[in-house]
Amino acid sequence: MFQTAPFGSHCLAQDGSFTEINDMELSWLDRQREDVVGRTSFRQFLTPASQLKLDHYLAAHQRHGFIDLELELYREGAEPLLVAVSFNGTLTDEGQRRPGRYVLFDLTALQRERTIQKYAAMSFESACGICVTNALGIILRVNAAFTTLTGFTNDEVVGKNMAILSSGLQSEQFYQAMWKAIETRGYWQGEIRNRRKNGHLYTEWLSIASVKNPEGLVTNYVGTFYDITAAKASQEEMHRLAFHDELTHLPNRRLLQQHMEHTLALNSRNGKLSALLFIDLDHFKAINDTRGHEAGDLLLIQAARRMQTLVREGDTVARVGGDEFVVLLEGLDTAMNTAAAQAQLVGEKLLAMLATPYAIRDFKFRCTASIGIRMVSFGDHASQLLTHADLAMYEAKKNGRNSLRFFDPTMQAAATVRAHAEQDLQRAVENGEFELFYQPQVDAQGKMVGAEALLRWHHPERGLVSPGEVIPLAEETGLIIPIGNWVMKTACAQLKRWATLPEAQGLTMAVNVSARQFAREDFVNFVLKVLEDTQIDPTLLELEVTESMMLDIDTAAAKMQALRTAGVRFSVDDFGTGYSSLAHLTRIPIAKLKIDQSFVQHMGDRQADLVIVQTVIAMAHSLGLCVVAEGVETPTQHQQLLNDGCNVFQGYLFGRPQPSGALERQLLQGNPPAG
Ligand SMILES: Nc1nc2c(ncn2[C@@H]2O[C@@H]3COP(=O)(O)O[C@H]4[C@@H](O)[C@H](n5cnc6c(=O)[nH]c(N)nc65)O[C@@H]4COP(=O)(O)O[C@H]3[C@H]2O)c(=O)[nH]1
Repeated sequence: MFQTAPFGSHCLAQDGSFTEINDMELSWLDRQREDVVGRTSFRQFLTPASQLKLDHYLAAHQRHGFIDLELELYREGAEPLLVAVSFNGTLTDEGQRRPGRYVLFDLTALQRERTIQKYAAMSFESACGICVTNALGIILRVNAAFTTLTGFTNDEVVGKNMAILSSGLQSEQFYQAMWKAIETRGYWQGEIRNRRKNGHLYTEWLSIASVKNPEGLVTNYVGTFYDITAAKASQEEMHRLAFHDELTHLPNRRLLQQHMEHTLALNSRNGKLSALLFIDLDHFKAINDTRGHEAGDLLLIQAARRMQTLVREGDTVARVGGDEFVVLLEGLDTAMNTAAAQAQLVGEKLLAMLATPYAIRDFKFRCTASIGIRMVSFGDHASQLLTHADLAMYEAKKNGRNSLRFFDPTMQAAATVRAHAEQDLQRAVENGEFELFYQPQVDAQGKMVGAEALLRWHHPERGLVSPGEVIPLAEETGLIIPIGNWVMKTACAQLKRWATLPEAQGLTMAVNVSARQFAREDFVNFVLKVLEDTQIDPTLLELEVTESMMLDIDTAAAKMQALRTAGVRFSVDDFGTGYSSLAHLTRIPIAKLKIDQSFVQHMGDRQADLVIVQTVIAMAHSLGLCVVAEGVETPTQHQQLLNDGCNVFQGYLFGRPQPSGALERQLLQGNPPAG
């Protein structure tokens, strides 16, 4: 009977060797009977830990005749097998165990069950809140994390319905859908707002699973949840930061992009049109530069609020750059003409609203805007819309600012050409493709007294390119800064060289300064640094500024005064073409006025131009300023200017702009060089 029993069984001799072993035990040991019986002892087939355990047990319980132990059988190439070993023999008078039968039971299944229970117990006390209810939702048991998360102890909730935790914030439909999912799929999971014992609301991630008996009837529900309130708050904050502008709290470019895509999808369904308005504040930089960034920030916030109050609820106002905003108007008419008129109306209102003065601290600022409008219709791509609206805005700026323009496709072509030119210029800066030419300036006696440094670009394909083309592009792209800095350094290096040539002693050097260069905060320091590096006589350096740079007269005057103190002189270029007020001229430390060549060239045939030239000379003299006439081409012009008292002359009559070497050679031959 033992031979084929479904459990292990063996008998041992006094020395512990097998005298008998059944089939089941042999199969556990993976041995043949003849290899075992009489040849090996039971102890030999135990794992080292179980051998020790058995030894200890026998030593302690020698007096009893029975053994009841869990031991592990060692099996080569396999997991040890846990068995329960029982022996209920009798002892001899000498206390020896009589030979008897050992019975062994395989405990693998039991061991598995124990492990599961161990982990179940461990996970029940995990960081997750757990709540077990019966089929009616009455709480049977909760874990410690449940108490930590909800504030309710086991005793407080056991026997109560799990609705005790409900915040009342979820709708009836929500719970219906939840229970339906549990019924049909056996589980539900999602985000839910519940109330702690202290009344505080919290957000949890809840999973509810039903437990069924073998007949398929629900016996229990197990709810597991963890508190995601903090994680959600930081997620929401991250979302806000990722999709909104910090300063104005308006949607940023990324969120705008999403809104545009949504609008496009909506338009294709309802046939309505939309419009994208790209808004750039005019001369905003000047406020930043003159009143500081904080004032600039306050102005941006006010401008943002103004725009928000003007548009309708469903429209979007976004901030997409420093002083750049976008308004997306939704649900306009289905007819393009009417929709465009609606967009124009909003655009004009925005212009008017933005142009009213801003009160920032004790100051009042005026800051108009330029607007580009791109109508949005079926089939448009979100990626293009912004670029097009931006281009239209750029046209509005060129148009004199404080105005709006609609996008049309020709703008795109012009922009492409411009982009190429920009790349070209960038390369020129990197490759050092520039050179300075110098045009002589002579006094009333015809003696060369100075020169004006004029930029030339040696374009690898187009040859020499004039600054009339380079400067405006460089101004727009910001490349004027590296170019202007290079001009300043090169012109000063040339002055330094002239200081070593006897025939060039005392020659002044006029250098054009661009508005953007002059507006930079570090402009004064930059010039001072060049003076220090080159060690030239600062009084020989003459910076040519234009009337348009004097708009913010206080800042301009302060910068000029700082350089004047260092010895540098200033002249006002193209005088008469801008709108300088005389009052302005008296506030800035200038030494010279340059009469624009357009007046000089027409003073022979246009009486008005002659009067302007004469008035400017008289006015300059009354202010104690020296007058330079530009673009003098003919002896008649020269004579007329001499008669009117002009002090210095520049033009093709006396010499064209030329490379330094050519000018120096002419100087050596005796000046002035003939034009
Ligand atoms: N028709 C005629 N033109 C004459 C005569 N004499 C001189 N010119 C030209 O008149 C311009 C005088 O320079 P600008 O008024 O300062 O006007 C300059 C100046 O505003 C700007 N510019 C030139 N170089 C620089 C520079 O390094 N930096 C900056 N910011 N602007 C520069 O570009 C403008 C044009 O420079 P250019 O093409 O070199 O043109 C120069 C010069 O070549 C003449 O008798 N007849």
